[in-house]
Amino acid sequence: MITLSGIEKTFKVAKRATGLRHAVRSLFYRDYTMVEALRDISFTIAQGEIVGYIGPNGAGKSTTIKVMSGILVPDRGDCEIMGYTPWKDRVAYVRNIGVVFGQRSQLWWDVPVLDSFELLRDIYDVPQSEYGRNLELLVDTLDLGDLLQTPVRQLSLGQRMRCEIAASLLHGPSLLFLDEPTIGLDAVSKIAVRRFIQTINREKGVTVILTTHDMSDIEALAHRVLLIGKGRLLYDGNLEAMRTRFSTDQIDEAVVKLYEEYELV
Ligand SMILES: Nc1ncnc2c1ncn2[C@@H]1O[C@H](COP(=O)(O)OP(=O)(O)OP(=O)(O)O)[C@@H](O)[C@H]1O
Repeated sequence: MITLSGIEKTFKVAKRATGLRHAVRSLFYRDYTMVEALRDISFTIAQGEIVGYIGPNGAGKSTTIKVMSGILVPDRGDCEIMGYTPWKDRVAYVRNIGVVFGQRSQLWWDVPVLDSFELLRDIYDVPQSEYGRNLELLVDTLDLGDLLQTPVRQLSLGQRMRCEIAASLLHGPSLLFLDEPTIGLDAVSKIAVRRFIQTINREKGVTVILTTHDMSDIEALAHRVLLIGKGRLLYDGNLEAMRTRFSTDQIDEAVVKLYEEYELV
């Protein structure tokens, strides 16, 4: 379903000058540094998998998700997802994917949740009957009944996250990118979100790529993890193999050992 091969992305970042002399100089001369966010990233993911995409801060996780969702164009490499090149066939491609960035909202802040959902239905051009079926299922399984008429700005973080996840699935995508979907959630909301991810994967066969720093999310959901550090893919395998390799039951500990092995901490 997903094939990435040799994906590279470098950002050119202007250096910030400190001190008056340097600040004045920077008006005329700009110094840049190059940040190699992704270096030769290659992997394949089969339909129906739940894959945990993990790595320390600044490792390149969000950049990969942005490339795979068509938001960013890589400098080099190929990416084929369901027969599309995400950044080339963006309009057709996005009908097949759902994206949730835990730190950003795709809902309109001041209007009731249901109005945002209907706007998304129009944007994705979802037929009314399909929209009705999807909405009913999402309201039921994510327990959104009481939230639909509430403006987004009045929702708690956990309530908003459930609405964000519903919003990403209204058009019935078969691939879901979740970038830190449980960030800041309490235990009850976290478990509700996890159960929902398991349900849509099991019952609808939705493939899920999950980025998180919460190893208990990974343990609960992902059979396979991809570990990225400093833009390179360092590990691709299942959690059991990772535990055995580092002789620990604690997945957090295994991750730290892996980081140490690659001198990432
Ligand atoms: N638009 C951008 N412009 C310049 N540099 C960027 C940009 N986006 C990301 N970077 C840099 O690329 C590197 C990878 O960033 P990315 O956001 O992909 O990391 P991440 O693994 O998602 O990190 P975190 O866990 O902290 O969210 C970082 O060094 C970051 O500063």
